[in-house]
Amino acid sequence: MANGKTFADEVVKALEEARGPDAAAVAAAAARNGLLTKPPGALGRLEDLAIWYGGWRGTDRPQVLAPQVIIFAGNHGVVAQGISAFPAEVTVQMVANFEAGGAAINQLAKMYGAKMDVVALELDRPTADFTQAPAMSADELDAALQAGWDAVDAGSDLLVVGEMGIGNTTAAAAIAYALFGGDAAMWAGRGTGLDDAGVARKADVIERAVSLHKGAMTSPMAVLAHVGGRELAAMAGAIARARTLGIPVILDGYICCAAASILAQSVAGALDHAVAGHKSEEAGHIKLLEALDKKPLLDLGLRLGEGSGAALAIGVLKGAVACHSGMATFAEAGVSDG
Ligand SMILES: O=C(O)c1ccc[n+]([C@@H]2O[C@H](COP(=O)([O-])O)[C@@H](O)[C@H]2O)c1
Ligand SMILES: Cc1cc2nc[nH]c2cc1C
Repeated sequence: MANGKTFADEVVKALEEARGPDAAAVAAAAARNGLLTKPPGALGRLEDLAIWYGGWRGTDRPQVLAPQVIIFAGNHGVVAQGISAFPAEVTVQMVANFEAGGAAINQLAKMYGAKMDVVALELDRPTADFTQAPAMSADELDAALQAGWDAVDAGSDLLVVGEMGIGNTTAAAAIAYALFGGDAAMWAGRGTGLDDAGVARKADVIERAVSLHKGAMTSPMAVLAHVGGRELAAMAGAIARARTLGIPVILDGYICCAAASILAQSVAGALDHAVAGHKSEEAGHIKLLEALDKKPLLDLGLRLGEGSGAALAIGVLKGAVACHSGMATFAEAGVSDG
């Protein structure tokens, strides 16, 4: 770029400047919550969820009318290291399945009235094998961030980002290890179904990659470029864009949360507009959620990706918001409030 500023820099700047939720709407929603026909706190986390959502939408009686699901797909050079139970061609094959309506996420998006977009990111040009070289150049990182940024529909009122990319749990684990430390093995899980020997090989790959690039990974965005992938960068771009638009986000599994971590480690509060949809079976996910200080809404043993766990949580959010905005108050219903 002419002025030396990358799009990655601009994303971080936009996050630094982004407004928080509407404090008056939060206060009004909390006040309304206290008047509704139920014992105080009886709707548990649904109450916090509705107040949070109303704050970001700027109203004490919100509705969820236009959710958007975006699935980003990317291919990974690190598959050459034998770190997935499935071959890389499954990525492009599953993109065709998403487009034909045959994947799990198609059914869930339809079920919850969400529009679904699929963004395939240069599938015929995998990222570099990051045990040998940086996964992406600065320009490649920028292009993927921009693709995510541009994919967000400004007219939507909720965003779910999902992904498809054979090998991407290795990239997610390398990001988590580079950002949060510990040891490589604690971030290496079975992904699509590795056996114990495969998981040990994967941990070694993650260890070698992070030690190779350690000196160059001087910022979270540099971590994303060196050991990330295009669909992870695009998810980060989309989540950041949603933050600038005041669109609440439901986070999905391990890969989505690794992408989101880049933003959280770049700017404090960057994920205030996001909730964790579920806890994935991928071993490192719960540790990543703890590092992000996010409590998952669901725990269903899913390890699919595709935004599937987050899409299921659209139902929970819709339930929370329907109760909050539709219930009668004690005064309206003539119910004694103790
Ligand atoms: O979302 C998760 O937590 C999750 C956990 C395990 C696997 N996946 C999906 O499986 C693929 C990556 O697995 P792998 O073993 O190829 O790294 C990718 O397409 C993800 O959507 C997703
Ligand atoms: C079949 C298949 C579907 C997926 N959806 C997300 N990740 C996936 C990985 C595989 C292997």
